[in-house]
Amino acid sequence: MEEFSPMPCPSTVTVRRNPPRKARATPYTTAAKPPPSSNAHDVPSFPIDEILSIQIPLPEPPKPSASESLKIFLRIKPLRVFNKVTAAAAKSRPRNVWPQNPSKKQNVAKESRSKKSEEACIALNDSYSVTLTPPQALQELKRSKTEVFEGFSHVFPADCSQRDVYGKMVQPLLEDFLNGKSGMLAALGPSGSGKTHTVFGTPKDPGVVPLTLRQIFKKRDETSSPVSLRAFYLSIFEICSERGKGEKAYDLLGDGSSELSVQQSTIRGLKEVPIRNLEEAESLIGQAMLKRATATTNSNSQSSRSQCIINIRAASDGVSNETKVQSTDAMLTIVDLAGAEREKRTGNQGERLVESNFINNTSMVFGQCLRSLLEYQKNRKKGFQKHHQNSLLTRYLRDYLEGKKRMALIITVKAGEEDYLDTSYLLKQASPYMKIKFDNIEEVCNKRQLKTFPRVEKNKKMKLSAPKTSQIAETVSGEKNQITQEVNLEGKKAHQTDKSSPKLEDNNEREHIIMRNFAKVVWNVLKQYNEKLKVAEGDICSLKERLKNEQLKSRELETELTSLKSSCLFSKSNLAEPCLHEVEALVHAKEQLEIDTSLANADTNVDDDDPCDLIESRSEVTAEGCSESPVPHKSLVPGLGNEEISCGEQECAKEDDSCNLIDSTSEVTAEEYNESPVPNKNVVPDLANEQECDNQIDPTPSPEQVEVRLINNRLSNIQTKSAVSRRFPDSEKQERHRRLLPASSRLLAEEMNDLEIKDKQIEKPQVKLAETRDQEKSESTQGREIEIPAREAEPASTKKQRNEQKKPRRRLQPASSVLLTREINTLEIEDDVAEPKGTRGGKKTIVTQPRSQGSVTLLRLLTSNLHL
Ligand SMILES: Nc1ncnc2c1ncn2[C@@H]1O[C@H](COP(=O)(O)OP(=O)(O)OP(=O)(O)O)[C@@H](O)[C@H]1O
Repeated sequence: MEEFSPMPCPSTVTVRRNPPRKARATPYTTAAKPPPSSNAHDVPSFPIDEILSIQIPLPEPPKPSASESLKIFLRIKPLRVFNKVTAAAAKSRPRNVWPQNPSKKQNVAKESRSKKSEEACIALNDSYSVTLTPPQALQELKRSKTEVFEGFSHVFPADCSQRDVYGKMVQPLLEDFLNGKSGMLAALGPSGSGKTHTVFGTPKDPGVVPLTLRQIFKKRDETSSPVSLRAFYLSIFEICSERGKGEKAYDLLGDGSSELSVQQSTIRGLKEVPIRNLEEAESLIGQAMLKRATATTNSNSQSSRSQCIINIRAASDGVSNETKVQSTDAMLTIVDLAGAEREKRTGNQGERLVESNFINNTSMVFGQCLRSLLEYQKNRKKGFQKHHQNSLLTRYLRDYLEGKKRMALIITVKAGEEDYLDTSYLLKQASPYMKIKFDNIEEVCNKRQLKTFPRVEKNKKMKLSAPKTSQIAETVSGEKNQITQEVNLEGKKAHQTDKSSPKLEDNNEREHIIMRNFAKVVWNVLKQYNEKLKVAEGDICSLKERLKNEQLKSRELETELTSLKSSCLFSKSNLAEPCLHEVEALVHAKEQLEIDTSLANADTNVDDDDPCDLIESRSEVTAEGCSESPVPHKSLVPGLGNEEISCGEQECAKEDDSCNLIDSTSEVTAEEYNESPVPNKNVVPDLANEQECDNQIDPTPSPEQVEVRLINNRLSNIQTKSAVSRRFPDSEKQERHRRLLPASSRLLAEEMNDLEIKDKQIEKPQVKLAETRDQEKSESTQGREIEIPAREAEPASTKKQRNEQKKPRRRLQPASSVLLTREINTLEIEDDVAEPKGTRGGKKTIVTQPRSQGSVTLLRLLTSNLHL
């Protein structure tokens, strides 16, 4: 049983799913292992020293292989060309003459200053690379960077000689040429950079072509090799623009018409001149140079305005068979390109400008072809982009630009700071490799920022610009090197900052002022907008409040309207119930009117009769008249008038029981109602009342009767109003008036008020008398029954006042006001007409009257305003 006893369980179990991978040997693992720590949990210190001590081999600059079909050389033109004129001037200056001319002294000082300021933008690193540094101004503005161009077959420094160039560049080509291999040599560069100087040189300092010719004939003479058996031919032609429209080729060694016919890449009719010796060749070259198109520009006193091509063909001498000749021929082509030039620098105008455009275009196409070839050389998998079709020159040199034949290109550059842009452009286009140097440039910030945020942290690495096509090779050295570099650069930068601090301060100060002013302007504008916003908000609030008030008012009015409607409906269904609200509203409108008019007439009214007496007498008369009248002296609106009176009765009964006449009046009224065949008549005859009373039954009254009825109606209205007015004190009346009347009714009341005042002015005494009589008749018992209790109930002063108010009731109104009143009165009639309904006790009779067009319109307006 002991055999099956379980093993003691381990405290931790490691389960490995994947097989363990072997890590690559690192310096740490290969190096001597640290002594085993006694404590397993001790973390070994990071071997920073060891890592930093590792020497990573720097990538060597690519060197052109011998098999490459394109070799690029770079020649730097000296900053100041020492020519004869300057030398002579220097020599002629007496050294020991004193005192010197102050103006001359100043000029010398200026010259020395300009010499100092003229610093080279390009510096030679080694035989294969240069560093191009932008001038300080450009560094600040464009944040341009320092670039390193490398991969050149050779870089000729400024102090190199023509022979150096020949030896390094032309010699290998010439040897191949003499061995039967064709080759091409081209000089490319901005205007005035020394292309022509390099290609042709001067008699004292001959260039590539004379040196080559010398070498050819020298070799032929020195050796008895088969080379000596060859014949050499020289042809020179130029390609230039034809007034900017097209390209033309001209034979520079031809006689007569020198224009050549061009078919694609072949040029026909080109004269080849055999050269047997050096003198002949140099003479021909001299002739061609004289024919070549040149012009004076700001950049160059003898600027080439065409692409010049020199062909030296080597042919086996004595072999007449053309095919054989062709097979063994070799061609050495030397091209002096016209220099690309910027308009600003050359100052070209008109035809010269057209020329320079052509030159620039040709240079650009040549550069594109060159770039394609360089890229293809670097990475043949990419494929070759062809651009040669775009110009005659590149078509002609197609084999070379496609890498089928060997070519050597010499780039000539100027080293001055002002030539930086030209040089940079050209080098980016034609240099085999380019490496961008990352500069540690501190961002330009103003004084305040510098003060507020002192930058202690590590400077940022900035990539300032990079061409797409160029290869960017960032050399990565070890951590140690980087740290060292950074420390050095920081030190340098600090030095630079110290140097340029006054300038920077000025700039920063200026920027600070500009920004401050700008901020002020923005602040002011914002302030103004803020104020405007506040005002607008206030307006919005007030408008909202107004809107709320208006809504409340409209709600009140709607409520009022609803109540009116309901009361009206109620009154329609039951005529015994008055439409109180509307009646009250109308009555109050009239009441106000009457008060106003009575106050106005108080002084002028000479009628000192006791109103009470008058009322009594009127009541008597009315009682008499109405006892006979079949039509009760009803007011304003049939039905409504009754209702109002009824209302008045009720209220009076409540207010004052001591009113003696109420009962009797009520009785009379009741009797009248009962006896009247046409109750609730809105037209109450006054003058014609007697006639009516006589006739008693006349459903279609004559116009005169209608008019009289209207007047009576008006009077009865006034009376009714006055009666109602007594029920309320003045202040209360005003309030009620305001409250009860809808807006339209108020307007109407005002209008009526005006009308009445006008009527009063035109009133005549005799009409007054007649009216008084009529009124006495028309004022039915309801008038009395309301007035009398008021008189008795109120104090004497109030009575007197009221009497004064009563007096102006006796007036005649013009037809318009009468019509208006009638229309108001007939509001309910219309409803009644539209919807016949039962009358109280079946005694109410509806009498329709013909209406005029105006009245109909007015009626409609009133109806709409009253929302009835
Ligand atoms: N390396 C040099 N050493 C001395 N003088 C030079 C050198 N390069 C150029 N020069 C002088 O500079 C002037 C302009 O040179 P050159 O005419 O060769 O320029 P270029 O590039 O041909 O200009 P363009 O394209 O306008 O014809 C000439 O007077 C020439 O003698």
